[in-house]
Amino acid sequence: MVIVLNRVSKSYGDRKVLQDVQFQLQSNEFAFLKGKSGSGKSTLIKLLYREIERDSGDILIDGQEIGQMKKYELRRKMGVVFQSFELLERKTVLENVMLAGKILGKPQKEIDNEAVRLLTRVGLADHLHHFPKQLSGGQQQRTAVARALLNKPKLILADEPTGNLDRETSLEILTLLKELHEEEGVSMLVITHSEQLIQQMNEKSWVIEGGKVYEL
Ligand SMILES: Nc1ncnc2c1ncn2[C@@H]1O[C@H](COP(=O)(O)OP(=O)(O)OP(=O)(O)O)[C@@H](O)[C@H]1O
Repeated sequence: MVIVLNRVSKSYGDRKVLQDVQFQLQSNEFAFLKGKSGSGKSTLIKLLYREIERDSGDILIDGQEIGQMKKYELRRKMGVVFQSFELLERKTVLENVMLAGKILGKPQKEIDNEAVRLLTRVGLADHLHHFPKQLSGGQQQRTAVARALLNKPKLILADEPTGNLDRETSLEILTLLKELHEEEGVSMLVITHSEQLIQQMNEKSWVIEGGKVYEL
C-alpha cells in the first residue's frame, strides 16, 4: 500500500470534516477522489503531505507512519500538482522543474537530464526557456506534472489539477497523468469534482461524503 488511512479524523474548530476515515491506495494504483465542494478533499490531501495535522488516527505512506518521518523525507516520496499550477513566474519552464531536484543533492547534470527528459515527454521540448506567463494553462500544468515527477516519487497527489482548464485540456492532462502513472510506475490520487471527467477516464474512484470516504 502506498497510502493507508486508519480511523483518521480532522476538525477545524467545531467543524468536523473527516471522521474515522478508512482509505487505501495500493502501490501502482491510479484513483480519483471526488466529493462536493467543502466535503474535505483538500483536507485529506493536505494531511497526506502534512501541510496540516490530523486530530487522530494513523496515516501511512509507503508503509511508514508519516508522524515518524521528517517532513522532507515524507515529501521526497511524493509529488504534488495543484489547480493553480504554483510555478515560479521569474523562472523558466526548465528552471521550475530543475529546482525541484536541488534539495536531493544529486549531481546537477543528472537533474538537468531528467528535467529535459520529463519536459520532452510532456510535450514541452520547444518551451524549455519560456516563462510560465508565456504558456497556456495546459502547458503550465504539464510543467507542474514534470516537476512533480522529477524526484521519482512513489506517489503523485493532484488536487483539482484540471480546475483551471477547459474540458478538452482537462481530458488531455488526465490522460497524460494516466500514461505517466503507467510509464513511470507511480501511484496517483487525483481529486476532481467533475463526474463527467471521471466517467470519461473510466478509472477507480472514491468519494468523500459526510466526513467518510467510500470506494465506488
Ligand atoms: N483552515 C481552515 N480553517 C477552518 N475551516 C476550514 C479550513 N480549511 C478548510 N476548512 C473547512 O473545511 C471544510 C472542507 O474543506 P476542504 O477545502 O477540504 O474541502 P474540499 O472538498 O476540498 O472543497 P472544494 O471542492 O471547494 O475545494 C469546508 O467546510 C471548509 O470551509
